[in-house]
Amino acid sequence: MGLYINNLSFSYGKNRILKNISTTFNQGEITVITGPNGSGKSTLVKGIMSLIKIEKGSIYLNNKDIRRYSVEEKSRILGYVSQDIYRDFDFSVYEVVEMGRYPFKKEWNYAKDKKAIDLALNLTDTKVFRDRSINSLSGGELQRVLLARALAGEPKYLILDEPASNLDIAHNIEMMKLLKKLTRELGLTTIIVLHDLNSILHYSDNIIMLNRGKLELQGKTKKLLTPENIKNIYGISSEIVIDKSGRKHILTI
Ligand SMILES: Nc1ncnc2c1ncn2[C@@H]1O[C@H](COP(=O)(O)OP(=O)(O)OP(=O)(O)O)[C@@H](O)[C@H]1O
Repeated sequence: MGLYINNLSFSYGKNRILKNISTTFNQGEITVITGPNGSGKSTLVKGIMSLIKIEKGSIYLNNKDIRRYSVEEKSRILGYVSQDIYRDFDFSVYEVVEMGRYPFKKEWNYAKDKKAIDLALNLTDTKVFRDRSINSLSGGELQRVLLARALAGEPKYLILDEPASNLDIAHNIEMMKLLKKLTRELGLTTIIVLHDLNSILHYSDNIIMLNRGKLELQGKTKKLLTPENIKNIYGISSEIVIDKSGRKHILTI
């Protein structure tokens, strides 16, 4: 079982975007992929989702090379929330979340499918607009619907590319708490591309820090998210402050 990457490299034309990346993602834990703009985070996630052709190296999912999976086989295991959102068709929210059940279409089971869809709508607080067109939703509402679609497929691995970029503060906190709860309770392997240092500090277990396509740091978030490392990668000064309840926060200066 598990997801691991061995010596992965990838280029767009002559531009080498990912350089010899090797890492492992742990079950029951949240691993955040972070780093400056253009450092290769989305490309790495696209590699895991087989949306780009691996040039060198391998990705193993449950001890099997990801290239040996069929699309359907893989979509039963991996839940993906991407940054690319297509709103070409006028689907309702319910229909979009229902699409999360497509990997199971060969054994269509109305009661089971409905239960998974309803649970996903409830967890993401999107039931109120289940009959609305996705074209009528705000960016933040749509992000929650896309999480609902991924959850409806009951994935073992949850892969999210900046899932909270359009969320207000309350929904941001709610989403991160929900992801942590699901990761722990369902034993998911969760991978999130995320920029916000405090969200990373508060909700992730592990961190992978990319810089210009290279894996600069990887390991436990609490150990690695230090002002020294932040300075090295982003070139900005920061300090850790502790609030009245004893919780740590990163203050950028
Ligand atoms: N389709 C493409 N063709 C050519 N270059 C691309 C393509 N997609 C991405 N790139 C380039 O690859 C590099 C890495 O892009 P990627 O989207 O992985 O970065 P990122 O770390 O996710 O950035 P951000 O934080 O801005 O979302 C960037 O320099 C980007 O311009």
